[in-house]
Order: sequence, then C-alpha cells, then structure tokens
Amino acid sequence: MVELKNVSFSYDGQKQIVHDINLAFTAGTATAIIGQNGAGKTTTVKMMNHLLVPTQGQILVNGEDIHDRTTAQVAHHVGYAFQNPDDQIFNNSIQKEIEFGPKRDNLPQDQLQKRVQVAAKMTGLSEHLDEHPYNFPYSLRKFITIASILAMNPETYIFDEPTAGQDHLSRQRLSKIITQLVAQQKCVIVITHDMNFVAENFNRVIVLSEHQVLADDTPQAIFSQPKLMTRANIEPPEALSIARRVHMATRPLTVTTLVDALKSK
Ligand SMILES: Nc1ncnc2c1ncn2[C@@H]1O[C@H](COP(=O)(O)OP(=O)(O)OP(=O)(O)O)[C@@H](O)[C@H]1O
Repeated sequence: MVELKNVSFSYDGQKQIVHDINLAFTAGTATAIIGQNGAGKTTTVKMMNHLLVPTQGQILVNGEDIHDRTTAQVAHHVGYAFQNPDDQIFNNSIQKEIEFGPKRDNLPQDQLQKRVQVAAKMTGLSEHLDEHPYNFPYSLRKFITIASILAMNPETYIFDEPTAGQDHLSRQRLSKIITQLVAQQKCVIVITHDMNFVAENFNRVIVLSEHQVLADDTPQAIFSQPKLMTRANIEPPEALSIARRVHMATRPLTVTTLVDALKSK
C-alpha cells in the first residue's frame, strides 16, 4: 500500500536525516516504528503522506509515485495523526474537527454523519462532539486527531506517538482501534516509545537508528537482540526484563505470556 524506495531526506540540504530507506507496508498489517529521539521516525512517516517530500528516492502509494500529488490528495489514502495534536486541530468543536476532511470531499450529509459517528465511537468522543477540543487534556486531544483520520477512511493510518501520556483505558482504546483497522484490512503504522504497547499490539517492528533502518522483524526477534537494543537505545518490554532477571528459560514479551510461563513452572 505504501512503499519507500531508496528514500533520503535532508531539511537543510546538507545533513541527511533519513538515509536510503527501503520499506513496504501492506494491507491488514500493524507495524510499530521505534527508535531513539531524533532517529528520523516522524520525518520518515511525514514523507508517506506528502507532508515532506523526499530529497531522493520514491514514495509509492497503492503502486503510484506521489511526488506530483498534493498532500490533500495523498491524505485520501494515507492519513497521518500528528505527534503534537495542536499542530493538527484548528476547529472550535470536536464535531467540526472530525468532519472537516470528509466534508471537504462533499460527502452526502447522511454518509458524513455516519463517518463522524463511527470515528467518534471508536475514539470515545461520542458524548463530546459539541465541545471545544481544548476542553480536553493533551492526551485526549490525540484521540480527536485520530478520529479525524478515521473519518477520512483512508487505506493507511499513521499514528505518531499516540501512546504518549495515555492512561490504561486510553491505551486499551488504542489497541482496539488498531485491531479493528487491521480486521478491516487497513494498513496501520504507529510510532511509539512504549515497548509494552509494541509487544502487545504489533507483529512487525521497524527500528530506526541514526537515520537508517537498523532492523525490521517480529517483536520476538527484535527484543531478543540485546546489542541491537543498546545500539538503538531501546528498553525491552517489562515482562522480558523480569523474565531475564529471574533467569527464566522462556522469553515472554507481555504480562499475559509471563504469567502463563510462571504458572506452567
Ligand atoms: N523542521 C525541521 N527542521 C530542521 N530539522 C528538523 C526538523 N524537524 C526535525 N528535525 C531534526 O531531524 C531529526 C529527526 O527528527 P524526527 O522528528 O524525524 O525524529 P524522531 O525519531 O521522530 O524523534 P522523536 O522520537 O523525538 O519524535 C532531529 O535531529 C530533528 O531535530
């Protein structure tokens, strides 16, 4: 659905922030992109919906090069929820914010309202549609930006650090959104620093380090490589740290698999 071919990017024309990246993302998958601050994660995903244009290489969306498309055109296919929700939100009600994208496409009123209702329900905002986005704390404003993307109904969804500052319920809500989208054969890409969330929700993990792809594999494969983790400055999921500390033979990544392993001892 989205493919990056030999993609490089520089903000100032000198320092390469992303260097020669090759990646492909397909329908019905959820991928986590991880890596230390400044590794180039946000820069990479912003190129996928044309917020940034590669200095070298090609981005293909549904097989077509997007270099001469507008961001609005690409947003029909690749939705990006910003790292900072305040860079995205500009309407004075949640309803207006969510309906902005599909309304611009002149969607018939009944379909428009259906889109808003579905997106609001998935993000827990149904009871708050008339409220001002800034009545909500930062962490919940992230759900407003996610709802705006859901209402556009693209094929690919990119969520940039949706887990930042989220409580347990909100993390569960995010997990459910990802599961639902994958079940609908959508392509989901999530940037996160929360390794417990990665272990619980993804079967593919891309590690960016020093502006390149350091690894692209399953969570089991990624988290079983201490040298890789150190190089990318990544802490393992807590379940794995505990298992290592008590010298377990197995390598559980989630609390559920850790408990199962302890019970079977
Ligand atoms: N608009 C910009 N102009 C110049 N440099 C930028 C700009 N945006 C980001 N950078 C630099 O590019 C590098 C990569 O930034 P990017 O936001 O892509 O990293 P990241 O992996 O998403 O980091 P984080 O986890 O902190 O969000 C950083 O050194 C950052 O300072």
